[in-house]
Amino acid sequence: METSTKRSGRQPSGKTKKENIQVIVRCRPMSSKEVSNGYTEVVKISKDENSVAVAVPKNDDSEYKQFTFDSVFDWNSTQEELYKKMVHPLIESILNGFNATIFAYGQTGTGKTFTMEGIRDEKLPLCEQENRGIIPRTFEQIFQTIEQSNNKQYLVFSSYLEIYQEEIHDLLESKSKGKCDLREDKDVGVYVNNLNKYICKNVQEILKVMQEGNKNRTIGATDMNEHSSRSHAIFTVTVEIKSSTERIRVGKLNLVDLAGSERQSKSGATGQRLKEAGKINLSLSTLGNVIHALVEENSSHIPYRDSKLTRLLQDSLGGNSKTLMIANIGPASYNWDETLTTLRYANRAKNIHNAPRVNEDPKDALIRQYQDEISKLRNILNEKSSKKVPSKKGKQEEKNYDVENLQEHTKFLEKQQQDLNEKRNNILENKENLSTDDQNRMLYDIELEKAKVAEEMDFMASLITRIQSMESSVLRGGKSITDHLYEQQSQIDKRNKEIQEEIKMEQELAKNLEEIAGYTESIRETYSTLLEEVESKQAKFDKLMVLYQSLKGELKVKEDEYSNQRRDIESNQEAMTRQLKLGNIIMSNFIPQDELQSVKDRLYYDDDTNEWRMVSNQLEGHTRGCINGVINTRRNENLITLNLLTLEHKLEEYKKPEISPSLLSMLDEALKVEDDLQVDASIAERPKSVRSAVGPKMKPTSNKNYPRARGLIPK
Ligand SMILES: Nc1ncnc2c1ncn2[C@@H]1O[C@H](COP(=O)(O)OP(=O)(O)OP(=O)(O)O)[C@@H](O)[C@H]1O
Repeated sequence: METSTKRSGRQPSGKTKKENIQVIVRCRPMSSKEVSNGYTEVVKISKDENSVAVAVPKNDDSEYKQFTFDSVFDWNSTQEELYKKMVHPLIESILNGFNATIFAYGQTGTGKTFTMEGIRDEKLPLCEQENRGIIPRTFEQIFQTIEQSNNKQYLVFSSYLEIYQEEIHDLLESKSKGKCDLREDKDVGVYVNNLNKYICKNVQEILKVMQEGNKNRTIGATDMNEHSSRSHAIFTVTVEIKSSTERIRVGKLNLVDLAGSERQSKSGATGQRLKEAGKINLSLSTLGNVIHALVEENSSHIPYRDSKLTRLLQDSLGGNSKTLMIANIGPASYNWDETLTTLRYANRAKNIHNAPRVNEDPKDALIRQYQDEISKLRNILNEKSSKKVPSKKGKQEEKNYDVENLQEHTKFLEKQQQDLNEKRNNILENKENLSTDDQNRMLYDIELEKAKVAEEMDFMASLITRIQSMESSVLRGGKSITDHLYEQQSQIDKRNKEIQEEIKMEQELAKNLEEIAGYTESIRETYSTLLEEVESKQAKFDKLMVLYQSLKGELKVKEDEYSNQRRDIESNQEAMTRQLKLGNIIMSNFIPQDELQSVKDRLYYDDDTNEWRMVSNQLEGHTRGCINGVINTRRNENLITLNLLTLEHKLEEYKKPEISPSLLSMLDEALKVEDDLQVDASIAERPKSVRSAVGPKMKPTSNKNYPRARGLIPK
């Protein structure tokens, strides 16, 4: 075992502010397997108090062990929530020149990979993938910040390694290439020798690096996790920032997905898996020892060197780094003891002090090397392309070529080649009558010259490619020059495409408009026809309305007239009914029956004259006067107007009748006006003897010729 490193081994220098490691806990939801196995939840999370409690079985009962952390995230917490709260500020620090480390720690299958990488959904653009984890989100934040910045230049590069069974492998290199060594340098600290670094100009490029590395990562299935990480993986992003004052800052971000601790009894590991688990547990226990030593007041040395993992994370634990530890746990009862161990681990780590500082002007800054190299190459280019070019006036002029006017320089070299070809052809044609030896010598010289020009052309081309590639790696205020040009070109292409589509759409629109115009015209015609029809119908309606109103008025008048007539008729009918009753009473009470009969017998109705008459021979002399030449148009009128008083010589001397009170009351009763009197009801009420004379149908008549018998005619 290697000796442990003293805590003072690589202490941050300069102005530093100590700060604790941030420790948070994230508990995943119950898995479907845990639910179907009937396990219960033994973890309680209080977001308000930032505390986590786990139920520990005690005798037949259980008691809760509680811990508090910088923040806690339960099974409902989202990737975005965790990122915004805990990671976003750390990435801001990176872009200001700090180091930062984010590592996920916990039992196997508790969600470390889920938290760090998340789940990818290739069908959606990255920014819409809700379950993307911390790593892809940091890429987005870094490049967004660079894009929005001004007056700064950036160089971003990444590397990806795994520690598998205590061996370091470059995940961006094929496994067959073997392991990498750890080295230490007094300026750089601990580093991995020969680790590939990829310069990334945008999110897509850095994501590609991560995906390529993931393909090489060692993953295996265990009883606890179908895709269990069998190695510790560290993805490192370095951002170099050159400000307008030419100062360089370097921020380094380590994103660590640790292999999970596991118990053989639960993971069911055997053979290779068991061997892996042994090494994983060993390095994790070294990590625990380092944490333990870091927080122990009296610890004189920290055992960083006991594992590759702790050596690589040396700066992150107690050194120059802002560090976030995510302790992942599961909620199920059967893992209560592993959960408790993780929480204790994390609880201890809270007390580790780090001393992060801004990394300024490091000697090995790549951005400076790049810029030095670029200016060297440009100088060479300038030297090489500085040619004596014949001017229009025939003089030789000094002319410099650069990347930007490469085309011009290429033309110049091509022209040189053309001239040489012409020269060669002239020699071959031998217009100057040269000797064969001279010809051959000159042709040889020409070929040499041509080869030189070709070589120079190749050299210039490779120089320019190199300069362009290096310059494009340096991002300026959002975009490198070539990216910018490329983007502009693609925008122009896109715009051209859009214009073509717009023209096509316009043509289609014009066609549609024509169709619509035709259609509108036909609608307009139909409309005006309909309008005319409506107008004529309206006029007719108005006329009918006037007619209707006048008819309504007339009807009202008629109705009034009718009701007046009806009222008259009713009152006449009433009066006639009284008269009829009176006549009946008189006839039945005051005229002797035989007289009455004799009158009745002589009465007849003359249909021609429409009046009642008496048979003349018997009535001659004493009835003529009695009938008194009455010419009434109605039978009943005629009968009623008979002047019975003129029969006096046939009757006994009239004496004023003595009417008994009973008769009087009977009279009153009989003369009472009946509401519902029928016109011919008198027939039913009359004595039989009268019926034949009065006739079946009596019409109402005026009573103006009827003499009023005092005391008999009701008033
Ligand atoms: N917060 C969460 N929400 C939903 N599902 C989760 C969550 N955390 C983890 N999971 C699911 O739990 C399973 C195990 O997660 P993961 O592989 O990330 O665990 P791990 O800790 O990385 O395991 P190992 O140490 O074995 O690699 C996966 O199916 C994952 O999708």
